[in-house]
Amino acid sequence: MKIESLVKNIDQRVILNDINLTLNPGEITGLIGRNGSGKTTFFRSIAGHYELDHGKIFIDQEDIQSNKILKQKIFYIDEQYNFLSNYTLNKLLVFYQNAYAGFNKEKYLSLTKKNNLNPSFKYRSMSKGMQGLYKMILAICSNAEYLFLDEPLDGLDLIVKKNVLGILLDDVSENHRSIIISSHNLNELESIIDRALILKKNQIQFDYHLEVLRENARKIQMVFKTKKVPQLIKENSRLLHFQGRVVTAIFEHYTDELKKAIQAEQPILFEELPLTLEDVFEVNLAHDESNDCLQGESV
Ligand SMILES: Nc1ncnc2c1ncn2[C@@H]1O[C@H](COP(=O)(O)OP(=O)(O)OP(=O)(O)O)[C@@H](O)[C@H]1O
Repeated sequence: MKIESLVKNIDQRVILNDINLTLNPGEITGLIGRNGSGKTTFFRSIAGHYELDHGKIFIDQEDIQSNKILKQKIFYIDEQYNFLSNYTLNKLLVFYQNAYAGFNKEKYLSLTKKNNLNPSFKYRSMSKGMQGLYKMILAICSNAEYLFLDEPLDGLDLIVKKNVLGILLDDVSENHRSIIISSHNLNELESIIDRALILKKNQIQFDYHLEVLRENARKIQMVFKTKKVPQLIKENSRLLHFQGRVVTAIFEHYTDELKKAIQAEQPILFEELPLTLEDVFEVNLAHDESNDCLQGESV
């Protein structure tokens, strides 16, 4: 899927501005952004729930606006506005089979049975955990190429979470779908995603491939003789914490040369710490204003 120059305004306010993105098959992508940054608007725009103010979305080089059949390649359930509540699982199966030509009924029946989801259950009478599990089963069984999952693990207990993730990851290993998951729980995302998109100021401002990030980036805690952070550190890192003389910084493009240059500043303490997705999120978003002087490179 290729998203080109997507703009979405709501009530004359720009919510998404000039989003350009390619989503690759077989890739699990995390969509990360602060509350109100536009994650749900992004999903709704792609899924065709909103008209775009500008831009185009292509699947296999075809514009999805001009070929509505392509919508079957996208699975998205709007958490706020959906029709699931009043129906039994039996009825929902019929709806989804009609909506997705490639719906895998056999798998659906096997997964619902395995998870004790009785066809006569009404969706709204199920617990949050059962609903979460059911939505994941629908997503996988739709056989859509693009699954947009808005906070799929939100409010689920540990056991259900594991179960929901298990269903997703089993599917990923068998099929070559592109999956985008939004979540506020970065620890949860970290273990499953290949790529992280950070939505900020109406745009995708950072696009990290986690493998590249793990290979090239380092989180380092340093103490220098004076309170002043050396210019070299400011120019090459983003400051995570700064307390007294203890500086914790993230270097996105860490090299042996850079290490030597830092050590030439003769830090009293120099220690590599494990880098988490939460650190990357915090350094890019939480300390937005205070950290401007230490901004590194963006995409
Ligand atoms: N239907 C609407 N009418 C007016 N404003 C809206 C509407 N939908 C979204 N917005 C505004 O657009 C912005 C982005 O909202 P959106 O729900 O997409 O963010 P989000 O990143 O999904 O937030 P959260 O993480 O809190 O779920 C917010 O400022 C929100 O108030």
